[in-house]
Amino acid sequence: MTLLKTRNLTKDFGGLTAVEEVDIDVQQEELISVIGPNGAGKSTLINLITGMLAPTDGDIVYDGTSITGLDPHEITQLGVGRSFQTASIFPELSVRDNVDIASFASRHGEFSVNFFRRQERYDGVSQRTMDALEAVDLVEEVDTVANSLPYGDKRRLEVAIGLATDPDLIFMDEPTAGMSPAETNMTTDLIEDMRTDWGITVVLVEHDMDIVFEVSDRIFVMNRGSLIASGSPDDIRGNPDVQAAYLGGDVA
Ligand SMILES: Nc1ncnc2c1ncn2[C@@H]1O[C@H](COP(=O)(O)OP(=O)(O)OP(=O)(O)O)[C@@H](O)[C@H]1O
Repeated sequence: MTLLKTRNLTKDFGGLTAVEEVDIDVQQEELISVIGPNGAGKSTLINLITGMLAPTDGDIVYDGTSITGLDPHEITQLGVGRSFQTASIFPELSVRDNVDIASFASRHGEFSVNFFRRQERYDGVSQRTMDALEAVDLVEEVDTVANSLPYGDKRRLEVAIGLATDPDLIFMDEPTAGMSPAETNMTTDLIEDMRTDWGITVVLVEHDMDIVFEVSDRIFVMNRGSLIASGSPDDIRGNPDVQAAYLGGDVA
């Protein structure tokens, strides 16, 4: 079943077209990687789909319904999560509170100032928080202030925040960037578990080609705003357009 599709999706920034007439289809429980050189439009594509940016043109359909123009929190509530670099973390709050906010948002809409007083009334929020922290192995840091976590733990907290919104589809932006080899292995395993154990469809933006070729069912390749290739890791590895986009170098 097609869970997500874009048609003619386009974003202009003044004179620059960052995403140009992109058509993608993502099937339920697929693990997709989006790759491309710096400035190819990968982040802009994800920001359009998750409602952080409004498209100049085109349509985005999630689970059969157009989500074009919806606010980010409305898209989250439909089951689209994101795990993005530290922007999503509240540095002065504890690990638990950071994940509780995401758990809460998935069920009850926008975060409110009364959140911390009301949260006890909602069954399941604490449980979801602990499930998400267990998945990324951060349970022991539950009372730690987020800002004082080491870098790798912060990255794992972002993943927990993404998971806590209870997504059917999750976008992950370079989840292993800056991680140690051990943390990278753990995160790669977690990404695969999300799909196989939890049934989550995963769209990964990733520069590390070893990870991309190891985990992906299909790879979407962008260059200068356009989707220039899509296919299995084997298709992409041998694709001359892809090699040209990477300045003639081998992709793997
Ligand atoms: N808010 C913005 N205003 C103007 N131009 C932007 C904006 N965001 C992105 N761009 C431009 O759009 C193009 C695509 O950027 P984008 O960040 O989507 O690429 P990317 O593939 O994610 O790159 P990277 O791998 O370096 O993160 C770039 O030329 C970038 O400078």
